[in-house]
Amino acid sequence: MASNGQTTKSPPSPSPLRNSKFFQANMRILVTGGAGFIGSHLVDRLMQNEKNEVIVVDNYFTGSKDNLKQWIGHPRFELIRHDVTEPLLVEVDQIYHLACPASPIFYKYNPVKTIKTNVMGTLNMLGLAKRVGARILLTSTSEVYGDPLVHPQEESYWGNVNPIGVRSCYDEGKRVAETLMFDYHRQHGIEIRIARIFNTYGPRMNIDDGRVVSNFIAQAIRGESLTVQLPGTQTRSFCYVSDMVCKTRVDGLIRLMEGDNTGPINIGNPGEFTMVELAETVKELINPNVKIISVENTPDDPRQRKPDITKAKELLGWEPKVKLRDGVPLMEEDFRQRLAVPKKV
Ligand SMILES: O=C(O)[C@H]1O[C@H](OP(=O)(O)OP(=O)(O)OC[C@H]2O[C@@H](n3ccc(=O)[nH]c3=O)[C@H](O)[C@@H]2O)[C@H](O)[C@@H](O)[C@@H]1O
Repeated sequence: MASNGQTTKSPPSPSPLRNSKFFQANMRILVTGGAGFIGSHLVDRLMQNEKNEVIVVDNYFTGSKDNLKQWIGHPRFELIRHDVTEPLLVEVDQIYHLACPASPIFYKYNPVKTIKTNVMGTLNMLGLAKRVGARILLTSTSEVYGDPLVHPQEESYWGNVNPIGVRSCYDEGKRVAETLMFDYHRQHGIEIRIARIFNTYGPRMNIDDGRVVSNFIAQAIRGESLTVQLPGTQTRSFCYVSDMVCKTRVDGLIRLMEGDNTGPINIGNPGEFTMVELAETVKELINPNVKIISVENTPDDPRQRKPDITKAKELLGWEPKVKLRDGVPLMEEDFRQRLAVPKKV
């Protein structure tokens, strides 16, 4: 019985071979979107366990092989160019389903493709989970709360989302993905886990990703003005992606997968900042000579966002450790290396 107490079905059985002793000790794990920013950090963490075999699928729309270069050729690692909107047949025990462009400029670039990725991609992965008896974790998003009228956002809040706006392909897409997860769970007994990830930053973000932390850091390093989108008072809560410095989000995902709770569970850092405060912090830490300028915003930009992480703390024993002021310099180092702009001493 799952934690929400609603299922009457037991999960489908894995094949007899997967039930054998040898295979039970050795997990085959599929990571969709594993060449992306969060996906590749998750792969690093999963590969540290010698009992794991990791299969990554990615279509490289925003992900990159470069993020996985340390694993290519490793006997426990496999990389497949595949688009999750097409069915996939592989024998696995667990599925981490991350595949979807996550930066607003990329997910709005081809909105029909984005919603197909969320709906058909999730259906295909649930179909796979059903066929092989795998447990599946969906990385959903704080965007399911839309422009929230409740603050901070608890998992029980149903959200305030525009169903026909320019962000809908992503936020409504993820909401349908969550619905599909629960319907497969109730109807077919699939073992599901849902993480609602809040704004994340850190090494391996695309330099021109378009999201605010990567934009500000790249701008500060290049000596360009920091572009605060109006009004600048909108808030976000930023979580540092790290499996090296201390236990943060990626660890949260693994704990969720391994635990008994279906979720949804918020995974994020509750430290809340306005975009002006973020720009001032980046300016102070990276380049005090740059200007901060105001630019036009895009429609439906959420005005405030901050996770309530009580559930993550209580159910997963997880909470973030890296403060914004400590995370920004770590990300700066990675960006300076990739942009080939060393820090002046
Ligand atoms: O992490 C999340 O919870 C979600 O947040 C992001 O959406 P958003 O919060 O809008 O991310 P950004 O594009 O980084 O924008 C954050 C804020 O910074 C502002 N911004 C953005 C870019 C910029 O150059 N300047 C700037 O002020 C935006 O107007 C917005 O208010 C992405 O949509 C999702 O990947 C993700 O699921």
